[in-house]
Amino acid sequence: MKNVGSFLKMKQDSDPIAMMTAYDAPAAKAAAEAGVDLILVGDSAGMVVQGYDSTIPVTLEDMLLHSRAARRGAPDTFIVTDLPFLTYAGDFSETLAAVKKLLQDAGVQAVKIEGSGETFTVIERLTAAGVPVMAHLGLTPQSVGVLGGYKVQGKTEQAANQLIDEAIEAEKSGAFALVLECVPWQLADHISNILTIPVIGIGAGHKTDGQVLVYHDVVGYTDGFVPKFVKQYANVQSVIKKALEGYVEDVKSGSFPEESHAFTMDEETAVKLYGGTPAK
Ligand SMILES: Nc1nc(=O)c2c([nH]1)NC[C@@H]1CN(c3ccc(C(=O)N[C@@H](CCC(=O)O)C(=O)O)cc3)CN21
Ligand SMILES: CC(C)C(=O)C(=O)O
Ligand SMILES: [Mg+2]
Repeated sequence: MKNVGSFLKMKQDSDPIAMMTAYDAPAAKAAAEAGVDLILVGDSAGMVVQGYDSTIPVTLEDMLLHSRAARRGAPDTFIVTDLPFLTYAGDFSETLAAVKKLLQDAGVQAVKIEGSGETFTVIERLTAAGVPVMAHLGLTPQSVGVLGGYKVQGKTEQAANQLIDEAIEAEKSGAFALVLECVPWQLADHISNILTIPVIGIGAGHKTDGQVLVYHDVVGYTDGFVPKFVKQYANVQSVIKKALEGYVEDVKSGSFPEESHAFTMDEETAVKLYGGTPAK
């Protein structure tokens, strides 16, 4: 299994890091088999599989369920799990209890936490306790209420400079990698160059040390809005829709199930009990 050292070496070797989210066993298995370097059990699960319109309602129990499932699907892949909203903003012993469950019970390797300021203290304390932590700056979806929507961050000179300071502080706090979300590519390029730790971008252009996308966006398993930074490599939603319509049509018309889908008993028993085999 890869480890935090592998990702640092990939950056040093200019070997791009491919990260993808997964929330269940088959997706994690597919991601691992496709060769992703690490899996993110993201709290985007709340939006893409739980039907919420933000990541705010996602709980630790949800993340544990998704993490355990991903772990079973990809037993040999490095997994990082998002700490959900308000599990790292207050009492540190609560944060420790959450991280303990994720690492010991669900068996993931690391956690990701969003934001700056007090978040850096949390990164420091977790790292000191032996927990690999991934930082997340730029558009931090758990702060959607404060940011006033999902908007590109770091566009002005002042905002860009602040983000640079935060990225440096994230590295100093001991984070092993940084996710940069929805920032101008020039700023992401600059931050990737000045940091030693790998910078993994989403909506941050082509110059970061790695990329992350949401599994459902990559395979086109979403209905509706697709962010500008997403590249859809398939349209699984339309395939699924066709399959489901075909099933309903076949049931309604009587063309499913066919004989090949049915179970039978001995001809002799059938004749004795029911007087022969039905015509179909
Ligand atoms: N399916 C999915 N994909 C994601 O990448 C994702 C989630 N869900 N949920 C959690 C967060 C939220 N994310 C989002 C959601 C919306 C935008 C968005 O509306 N972006 C605008 C930019 C608007 C601007 O120009 O400021 C866009 O047009 O892409 C961006 C990131 C990224 N994450
Ligand atoms: C979009 C990525 C970085 C994330 O945090 C998530 O999927 O929850
Ligand atoms: Mg997230």
